[in-house]
Amino acid sequence: MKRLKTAIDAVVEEIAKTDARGTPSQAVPALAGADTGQFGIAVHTCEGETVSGAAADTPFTIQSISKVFSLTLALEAHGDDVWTRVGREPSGDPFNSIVDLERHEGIPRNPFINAGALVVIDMLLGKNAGKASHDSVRAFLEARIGADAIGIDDDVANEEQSSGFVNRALANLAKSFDNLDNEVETVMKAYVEQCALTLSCEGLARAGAYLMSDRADQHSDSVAEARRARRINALMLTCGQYDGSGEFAYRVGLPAKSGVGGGILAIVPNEAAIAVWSPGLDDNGNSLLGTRALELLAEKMDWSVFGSIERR
Ligand SMILES: NC(=O)CC[C@H](N)C(=O)O
Repeated sequence: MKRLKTAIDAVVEEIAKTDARGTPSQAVPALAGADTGQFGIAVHTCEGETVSGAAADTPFTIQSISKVFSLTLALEAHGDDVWTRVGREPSGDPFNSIVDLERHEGIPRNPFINAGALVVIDMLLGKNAGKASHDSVRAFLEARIGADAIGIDDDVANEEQSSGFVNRALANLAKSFDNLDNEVETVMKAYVEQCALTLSCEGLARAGAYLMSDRADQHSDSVAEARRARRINALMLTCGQYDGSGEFAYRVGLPAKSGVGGGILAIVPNEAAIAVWSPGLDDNGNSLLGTRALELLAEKMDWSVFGSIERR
């Protein structure tokens, strides 16, 4: 634990000295003016401890990180049937790209691009819109970290609801190919609300702990759950940072999922769940400093899904 705390402190120090800070998401006015000097980091270990640094308790909208939680719920509810409606391949396109959806006749390339998340949410809503999916994602998070650790940013939700023309276009195109059961507006509402849920780094690291699939974690005690976590990690590694997934795997070497709010959840299987946050984004919409912090931390802790250097 001491090594982890020392590593986190060193990362915080290096990040504070970094000049390049990226640009906040310009798509949502409530995010556009965010201070790119903000940075937080928290690590939840398989021993059940949370070690953190800088603004680790500042809440931010989880945005596309919510796609990991809705996919988990969809896999729990529908098993492999999920894969009849959404693919498992990196898209090589921006997160809100529409071209590929037409080429693949309404089947999104993966569950972490917007088109894929909209179809996953449609599955969660079920035929004839039952429970709103952000309720399910929220309940899923509450069961893990308690209701007090979760909020919703109404400004972000309202702005994305009124300006979500591309997301509506994606949902309409999926529907035209018969890959959306519910009304576009019903799916949109659930989508923007799950994106606008707020967590701090400390909350996010604890919420993602089930993906470590460590038996010591009370939420991962079944083999089915551990197997599911492994597969979600595979998708996070290949598709979690959109068109930056290859570069991220090369630099950081861990499965991770980003959101345009500046958060990233990364998993070290059997060891830790890491959450970082800084609102400045790179060209692919991934947190610039968040990525850098993960790269530094992984190197200091010798964490990589591609093997260890120290123990060789
Ligand atoms: N990459 C993201 O976090 C995208 C989520 C954002 N709410 C959108 O739909 O555009």
